[in-house]
Amino acid sequence: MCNTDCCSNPKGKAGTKTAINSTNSSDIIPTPESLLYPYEVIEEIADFITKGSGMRPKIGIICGSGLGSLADIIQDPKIFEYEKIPNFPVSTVEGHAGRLVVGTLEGATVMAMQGRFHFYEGYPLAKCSMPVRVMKLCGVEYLFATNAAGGINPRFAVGDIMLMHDHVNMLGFAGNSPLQGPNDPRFGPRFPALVNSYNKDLINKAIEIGKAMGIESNIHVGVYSCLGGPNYETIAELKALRMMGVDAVGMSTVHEVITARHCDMKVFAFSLITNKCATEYSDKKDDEANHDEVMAVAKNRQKACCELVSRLIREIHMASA
Ligand SMILES: O=P(O)(O)O[C@@H]1C[C@H](O)[C@@H](CO)O1
Ligand SMILES: Nc1nc2[nH]cnc2c(=O)[nH]1
Repeated sequence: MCNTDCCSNPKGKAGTKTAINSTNSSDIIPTPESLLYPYEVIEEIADFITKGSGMRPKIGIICGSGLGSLADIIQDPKIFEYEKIPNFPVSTVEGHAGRLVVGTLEGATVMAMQGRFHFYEGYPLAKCSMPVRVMKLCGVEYLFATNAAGGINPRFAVGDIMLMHDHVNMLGFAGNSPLQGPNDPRFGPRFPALVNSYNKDLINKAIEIGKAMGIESNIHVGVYSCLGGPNYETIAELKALRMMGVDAVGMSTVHEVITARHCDMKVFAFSLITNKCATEYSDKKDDEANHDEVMAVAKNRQKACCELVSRLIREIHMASA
């Protein structure tokens, strides 16, 4: 005798037409995160930040692993420790400080997450990308998402920057999405389109900026994929990703971009290539990715990343002034 709801609930009798076609709200199992972060809660967090900072930022930045210095260059910063923001999760990963920095950069009002939330920390995807909705309700129009990633494209070298022009959502292939659960149309539509997610004008401007900085040979345009982590990939997985057209692999960003596009933000994203992924079997210990190396490379390249971001923000600001 089965005691589960599907059998004991007469409305949900398995195999009946009623069960299959029913749209009764009692048949919907809301994910816990969609209950935790309804519109009103996101609005409360956004109010806390806009009132506390006295600003309505236009650009949101998410700092990748070891790239926290992107927030250190913000002028007149108002700093909000995550643990002091109501209903905010805490950062648990080394290289992710856990604070929100609001201020100005190149004349534009910005807010930066110095520390993001990852699926492997045990947070559901909607919670990982909840701050993107907070940004939206704070007034943010542009999302700049950055990450540290392993380079699968053999042309990529450690320290290169890959401007994301598309992604392969491996967690989505497995049936997981930050948009799962009831949709609130105040954020966006039930079925958002994701072609053209990465703003072409911003990619082109970043390429021009790379040229002006003299680093054009270190700048690529490519496809990122997010896996669940926290383990790095096997050779067979890396080979499979390469065959799918993936150029760089990481453990973040995709769900943030989906959430940003759902609420109609313009997105610019890049990966700092912190390690080269082996796609052939060998005994070399060098082939093994590790977080210390990821952090060290990010620290080495933070100046270039900061300059790229600052110059791009200046262009956005000048164009809207
Ligand atoms: O937050 P990001 O995506 O930059 O961090 C990457 C993925 C893991 O968190 C970590 C692995 O070294 O770096
Ligand atoms: N999944 C994944 N994430 C990374 N972050 C930095 N390097 C890597 C990598 O090689 N794989």
